[in-house]
Amino acid sequence: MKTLYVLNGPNLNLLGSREPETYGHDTLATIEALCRRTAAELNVELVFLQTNHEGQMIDWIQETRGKAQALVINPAAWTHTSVAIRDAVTAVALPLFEVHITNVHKREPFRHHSYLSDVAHGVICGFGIQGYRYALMQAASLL
Ligand SMILES: O=C(O)[C@]1(O)C[C@H](CCCOc2ccccc2)[C@@H](O)[C@H](O)C1
Repeated sequence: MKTLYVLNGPNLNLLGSREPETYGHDTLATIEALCRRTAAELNVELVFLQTNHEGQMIDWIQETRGKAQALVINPAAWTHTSVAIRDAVTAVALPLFEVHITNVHKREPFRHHSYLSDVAHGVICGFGIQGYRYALMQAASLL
C-alpha cells in the first residue's frame, strides 16, 4: 500500500486554543482525524506528525525517502524562513504539497514568500483545514 506523510511545523499544536479569529477553532487532532478519514477513502497509509523543532522536521523529511510516495507539509513559520527545509524536500525529490490554513497572501508581507512553493507540486492556502484533504486527494491522484 502506498504511504503519504503529512508533516506540520511549529505552533500548529496550538490550533484551537489560541487565535481562533485567524486559525479557527479546529485542533490539530481534528486535522489528523480529517486526514486519516481521507487516507482511508483513498486507500493509502498515512503518517501524520507535528514538531516545533526544525531538526526533527528535517529528520522526518529525510525519513520519507524510500518510505513514502508523496509529502504533504504545512511548514508554518518555516515556510518563510527555512532554506534547510527547502534543501531537505529537494533532496528526497518526492511530490510535495504545501498547505496553509490561511491565505498567506492576504496577511503580513513577510508571509507572502515561501521557500518551498517553487519546488512544490502544488500549493493550497486559505481553505481552512480542508486544504489538507484537497492536498491528500491530489497527492493520491499521482500514485
Ligand atoms: O496558515 C497556515 O497554515 C500557516 O502555515 C500557519 C503558520 C502559523 C502556525 C501557528 O499556528 C498558531 C495557531 C494558534 C495560535 C498561534 C499560532 C503561519 O506562520 C504561516 O504563515 C501560515
